[in-house]
Amino acid sequence: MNSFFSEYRTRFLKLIEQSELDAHEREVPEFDNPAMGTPDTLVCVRIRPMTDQEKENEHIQGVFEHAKGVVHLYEPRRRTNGKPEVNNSSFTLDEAYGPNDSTEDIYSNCVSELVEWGLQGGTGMLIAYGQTGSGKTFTVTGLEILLVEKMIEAQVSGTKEVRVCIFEVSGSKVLDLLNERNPLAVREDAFGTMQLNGVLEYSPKTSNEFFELIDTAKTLRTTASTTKNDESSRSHSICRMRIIDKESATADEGRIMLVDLAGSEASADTTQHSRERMTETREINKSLSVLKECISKRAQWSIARSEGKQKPIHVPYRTNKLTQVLKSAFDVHNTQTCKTIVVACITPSVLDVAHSKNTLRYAETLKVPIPKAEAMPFHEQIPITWSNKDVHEWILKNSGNPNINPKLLAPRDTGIQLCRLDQDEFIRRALLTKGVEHKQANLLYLRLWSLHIDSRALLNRPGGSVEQIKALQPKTNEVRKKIVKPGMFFNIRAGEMDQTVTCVMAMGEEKGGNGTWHCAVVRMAKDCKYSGAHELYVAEQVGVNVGRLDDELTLVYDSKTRYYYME
Ligand SMILES: Nc1ncnc2c1ncn2[C@@H]1O[C@H](COP(=O)(O)OP(=O)(O)OP(=O)(O)O)[C@@H](O)[C@H]1O
Repeated sequence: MNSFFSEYRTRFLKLIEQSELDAHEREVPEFDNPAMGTPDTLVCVRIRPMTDQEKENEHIQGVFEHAKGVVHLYEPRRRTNGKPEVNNSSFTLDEAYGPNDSTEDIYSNCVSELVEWGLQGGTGMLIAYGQTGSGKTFTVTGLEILLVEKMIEAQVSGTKEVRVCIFEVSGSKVLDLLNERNPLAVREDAFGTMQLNGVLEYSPKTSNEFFELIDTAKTLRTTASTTKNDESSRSHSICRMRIIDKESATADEGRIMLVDLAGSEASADTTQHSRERMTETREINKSLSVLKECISKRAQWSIARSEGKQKPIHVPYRTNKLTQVLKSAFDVHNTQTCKTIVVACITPSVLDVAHSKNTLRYAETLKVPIPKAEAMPFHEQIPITWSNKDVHEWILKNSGNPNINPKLLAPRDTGIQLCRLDQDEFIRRALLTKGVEHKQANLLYLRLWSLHIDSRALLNRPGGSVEQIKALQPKTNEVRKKIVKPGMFFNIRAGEMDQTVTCVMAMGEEKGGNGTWHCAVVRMAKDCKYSGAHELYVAEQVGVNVGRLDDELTLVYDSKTRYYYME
């Protein structure tokens, strides 16, 4: 094609100019972008400017960005009669950046959000994908510099601490780029989080300290020559920042991951290289394909879920190191919300259009909604399903005498957060309650842990699925709905109402069938000479969901004293 292109260069230039003019005329100024509407995933395309070498070789521009994330591509072709023609195609992503758009434009339009997201305890991920030499490293490094400035600013003025590690995934190896390419083991912890065992994390205090880390990592990254780019990166590089709230051990840890994927070379580009190099390319393409498969499985799962189906879908993230370390972005069991930005990098040259189309096709498949994980339904045997209120109730029931004050042990902690506390911190907090001894505090810690371990066995996997937990519910709300009848008395869960309320009497179900019952409260009779006497406050009614009504009680009305008594 190169000699054919050179022969008809001027003709191709004219054909493309004319097609672009027509495209602009056809363009409707305001139209709905079909790619919009998935706030958790944003897929952009960036077309880099021509390099000096491309200009020297008189390449012509065959890729153009249009409004609303549209990209037009023109591919030179030879007709059967030997004449030149261009094949038009277009793709629509969320945003399209052209050769004149700067990295600052991309940062301010979309990436700056990731900083806020990370600072508030979410997970933000930026992925640069594309053919070798398409500008991935240029884009990620530029965004990294802008992002770092903001991070350091937030760290200096607030209570946050940023911990950074940079590593590369090269075939089946994960190597620490801040520690002489030390090999790292990837392990899944009890919560299903992928941990990098042995990784060195730094807490840079200034932007310059941060940039030094980025430079160190850059020089250590595996590079080897390719036909496309002399400085080509042959590994996936990941910069992970953990944002920790120094004042609250229990606040969710924020995470930002910047992923510079290895070039997606086609086999044609590798024909001049060694067997080792070809194997490396195959490995890279395999990992990119598993990444795509994981994301597409996640999409299938999300579609099935939105349709109310509970089809089990296997996301094959374990098959590859890259997908293992990026698991949180497409894991259907992730309880933390995640925002993902994908920048598909392409070159402007008409001779690379076939590659660019592959990149854009790949980008389109990544454009899937990543819904927030459904809240886990409460189960008393599964600590990771407990709300802060449930945690308090469990502490009161299980901490012995004197009761450990739940507000001191778990001020805002959910069950997951309580399980995450290490033993020393758990005991330190428990000992804040006067009269509590080390042995008692330790016993409660062990009790929580044995429950947590048993619940993992119950669920057959670290986090379990919402469906699995629902299936384990001893009494579903549907069953309860049948049990509850007006006039029945029920215990209510501790912490649900003020402590003077002994129990409630079901009065009637709210309209709409959402399982909420109007209940009148029952209290011990005040200043009353009859022991065990209770009063029913019919005028004081509360809405209680059937799931929150505990065991049924029998209260008998005594017409002589005009009080209720428990049987
Ligand atoms: N937006 C841009 N503006 C100016 N120059 C750019 C831009 N994007 C890329 N370049 C230049 O293009 C060349 C290739 O870019 P880069 O090394 O980032 O590609 P890459 O996709 O990371 O390649 P590889 O996969 O081989 O690592 C570099 O010389 C880079 O400086």
